[in-house]
Amino acid sequence: MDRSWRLIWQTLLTLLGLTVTALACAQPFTLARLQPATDPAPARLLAGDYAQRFVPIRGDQIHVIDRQAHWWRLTANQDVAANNAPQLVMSQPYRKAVSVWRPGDAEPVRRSVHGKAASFQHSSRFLVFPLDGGMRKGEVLYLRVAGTGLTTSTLQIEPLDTVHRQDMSHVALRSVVLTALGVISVLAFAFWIGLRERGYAFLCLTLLMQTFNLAVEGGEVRMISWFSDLMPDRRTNVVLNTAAVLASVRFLMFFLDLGVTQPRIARVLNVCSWLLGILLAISIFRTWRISASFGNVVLLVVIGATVYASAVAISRRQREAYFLMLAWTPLMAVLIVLVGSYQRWWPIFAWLEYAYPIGLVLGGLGLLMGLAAKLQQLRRDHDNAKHRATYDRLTSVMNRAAIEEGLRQAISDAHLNKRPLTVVFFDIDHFKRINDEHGHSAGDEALRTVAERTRNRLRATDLCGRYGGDEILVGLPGARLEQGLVVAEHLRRTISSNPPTVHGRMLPLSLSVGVAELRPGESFDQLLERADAALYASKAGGRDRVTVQRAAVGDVVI
Ligand SMILES: Nc1nc2c(ncn2[C@@H]2O[C@H](COP(=O)(O)OP(=O)(O)OP(=O)(O)O)[C@@H](O)[C@H]2O)c(=O)[nH]1
Repeated sequence: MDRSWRLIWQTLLTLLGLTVTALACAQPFTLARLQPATDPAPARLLAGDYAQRFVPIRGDQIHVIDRQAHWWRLTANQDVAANNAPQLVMSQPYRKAVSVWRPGDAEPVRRSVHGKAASFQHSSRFLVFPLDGGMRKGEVLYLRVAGTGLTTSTLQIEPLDTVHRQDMSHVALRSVVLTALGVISVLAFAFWIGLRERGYAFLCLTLLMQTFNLAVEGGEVRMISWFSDLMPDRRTNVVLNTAAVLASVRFLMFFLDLGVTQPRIARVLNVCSWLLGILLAISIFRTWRISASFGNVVLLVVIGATVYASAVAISRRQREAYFLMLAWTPLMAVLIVLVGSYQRWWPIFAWLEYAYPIGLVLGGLGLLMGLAAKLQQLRRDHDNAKHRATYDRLTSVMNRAAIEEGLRQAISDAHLNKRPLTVVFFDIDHFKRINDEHGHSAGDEALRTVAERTRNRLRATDLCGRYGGDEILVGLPGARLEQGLVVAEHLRRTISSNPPTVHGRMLPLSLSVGVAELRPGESFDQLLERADAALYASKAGGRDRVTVQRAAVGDVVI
């Protein structure tokens, strides 16, 4: 058993060795790095003074770990033919200023994404150096890499056609992603204007800042003359990132309703918001090295508080937290892979360059949908609350406050438009007896039936509400006294001739009704007083009847 394992192991190692050798041979150049890192005069370096100090490195990657200038030497392993217009291409060039020297050149070719050395012949994805005349095996190039871009760049030698094709794909993809982010930001802005919900404004700001940051870092802003001076330097970076984090903190607090659901976390995030606000205000004018570190510390607290708040919200089954998880999880996963790549825990995967902005687009969309769902829920809650505040729970007609308010409004409209209005006010006769003899639930059922039949008899513009225990008040805008009398008589007859059946037993019900028409200049209270007097007259006259109030109070005509 032992022997066979050893055999397998040896075979694997041999295969690995062969692959590494094959890859090494396939690589058209080898790289060496000047160590210890110094920045000598190029003339001396080109003259070969430092030849012994270049230490070979494996692979084709240039990894910058500090902010000082570093030198690399590239040696061709094979002839590079001149006929395909070969180009030396450096990926992830953001914030790097690179000069390429060929022995014998008086001046290097300088390239950077931004500034004077920017080349507009190519997209901002690569720095491209033409290798005119190709390279012969053993020929060397020297690269001086300066700047603050602490990312790993890969070097390749590609024909010009391939570089152009990659440029086109890069521009197409970035355009789609940045446009999508811009569109989602504009949508969020439009929702904010339309719905006046500040959550949309915070989301819009977060996405705008992130989009702008991406375009500054990725180099797209160099195409817009207004912003062409805007370099991804420390100040721009701190300002844009701080603004983005501040907006996203405010958005999260709104989205998860932390002020109400988790006040302690809300307090922590409020303090963070203040700190970020102060940092932002100062950074607009000036930044120090500590500015970014300070921002990062606050950011860590914000991330910790947000993760905690989201976990609590999920454990409480708060619906928005699921949207948050859905929106941010892919983005967080990409960030982790990115950080791992920068830390060289694993290789820099090509797709990573686009994964973050695409993750941002999906995250933005997810949050927009989450916000829409949250607002829909808020609206539903609001409608329910309004319904509860307006309608009587037992009978489903308006409650006293709502019918009063509705009638006051209808009366003022009637006066304004010189239109008639009549009220019908009724009370169930001997309702106490119904309760006593048939039980309270039968009484409830009787009340429900009377209210339902009343509502069914009315037009959509009429008003109907429960004014007291067994009193119902009806407003008929546009109706004269005669029309009101017809409605009242119809209601009275429907109830007395067709009493409701509750729990299999017929309830002998009748109504005493009062009807009054609005007089010029009359108030709600005066009109109701006259209708009440008519109702009282019906009771006094023996119940189960309608009384019409034509003259002043006390002057009742039956
Ligand atoms: N079942 C039920 N009864 C109610 C409700 N609200 C009030 N009541 C009862 O309705 C009765 C109202 O009685 P009144 O209108 O004062 O007197 P009445 O027995 O109807 O006699 P008259 O009005 O003089 O014909 C009282 O017994 C209340 O307890 C309710 O929501 N459900």
